[in-house]
Amino acid sequence: MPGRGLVRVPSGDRGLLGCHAHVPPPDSRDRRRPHRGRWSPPVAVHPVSTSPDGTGAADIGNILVAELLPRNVGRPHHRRARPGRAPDPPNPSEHLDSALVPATTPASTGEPAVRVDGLTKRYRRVEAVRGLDLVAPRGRITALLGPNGAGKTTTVECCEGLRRPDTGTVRVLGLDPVRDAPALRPRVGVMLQDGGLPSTVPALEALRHVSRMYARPRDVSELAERLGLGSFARTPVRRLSGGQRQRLALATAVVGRPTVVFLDEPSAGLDPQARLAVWQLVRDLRADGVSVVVTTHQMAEAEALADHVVVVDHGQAIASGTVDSLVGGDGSMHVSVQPLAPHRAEPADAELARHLTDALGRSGHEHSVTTSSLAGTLEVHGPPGPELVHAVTGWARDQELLITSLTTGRRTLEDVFLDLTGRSLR
Ligand SMILES: Nc1ncnc2c1ncn2[C@@H]1O[C@H](COP(=O)(O)OP(=O)(O)OP(=O)(O)O)[C@@H](O)[C@H]1O
Repeated sequence: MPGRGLVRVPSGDRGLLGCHAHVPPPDSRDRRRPHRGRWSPPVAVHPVSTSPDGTGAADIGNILVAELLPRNVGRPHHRRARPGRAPDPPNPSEHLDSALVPATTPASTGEPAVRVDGLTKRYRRVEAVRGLDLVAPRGRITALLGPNGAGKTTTVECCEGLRRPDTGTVRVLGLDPVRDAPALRPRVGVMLQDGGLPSTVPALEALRHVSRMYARPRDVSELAERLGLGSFARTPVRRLSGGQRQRLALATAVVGRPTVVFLDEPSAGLDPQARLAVWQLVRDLRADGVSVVVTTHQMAEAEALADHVVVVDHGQAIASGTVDSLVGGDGSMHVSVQPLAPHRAEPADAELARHLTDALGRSGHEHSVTTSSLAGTLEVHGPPGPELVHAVTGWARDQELLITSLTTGRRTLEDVFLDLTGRSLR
């Protein structure tokens, strides 16, 4: 912002400075950020190193610009079942049989909790799952993360034995979920909504009913208290709200002390308190050695819970790993630019990325630059620091490019998810 002063103004957010400056308005051709009046970009900063006196005061040279922005058992009615979407026949025996099945199975202990290889599943014209591979380690929480229609539920239904794969193999605790259903049933928890529960029976009674099917059920009163079922314990299942059903569904999935639990969007529609209670229960399951497979769209849920994330899109697993490995441990910078001079043609992002990589190389930075799925935005890979920010803003100035957004720091899972799956609405 040549020739303009930086004005510190109080800001409600710690580390946020107001930078009121008459920067040229974004070009009207900007597809991302239509200009409305004067433009006063706030700058968020945080100290790279704090002062030795411990006051937290930082030398201005050590300030890193962090952001610069212009203004289980149940089979009959799986909760995801939709009209016209009945589980595949033939069904193995009903879940009531599970109490008769020994709690131990011959599964080899070296097997992951779930292993899926080359799974395909087609519904008439829709190829819902297309060669999906997946491993869910034992005793860990695995999140299947993907946009609507990605094939998560179909995959999980194949793991639960509710659907037969067209091709590929599915193993749960080393066993085939369809062929070995009787052996697996007492060891696998599936989150139901109201399916399989008598609709006129009060919620707590329904949970007790399910618990009696197991040899060593959890303490129903304790579980009900943990999930806050008390307030609607006497309400018939059919009168429960969506969130209450969700909590009852989770309780029925875990009441039999399963070894593996499949939870399809466990906190969808829950209020924040209930969501935290559900998350805590899921963590406690892990602490007890239970393997949990969760499907979710919620990045916060995956970040809060998952030891292992599998990103599913278009019926395939397109990325997997820990949250840290997916977001990249050492940080990155995103910078969005647009030509300052209106007459200048907008350069292609790939050209800009090459150009910035070269410019950074000349100034001693080894960072690589790639394009991002967001038009006009470049991603600078590697640890960000004040010198790098300086080099990037200097490059933009020399190129007569206006930086419309600059963020440094750890990417979020949402950034990674959107980069992998795109930003367009399905
Ligand atoms: N019974 C069915 N008949 C026809 N198509 C189906 C059926 N079930 C699912 N599909 C289709 O298969 C694809 C994958 O659906 P699936 O429910 O597995 O995805 P998902 O990732 O769980 O989606 P969401 O997050 O929206 O629940 C979608 O295109 C969906 O419309």
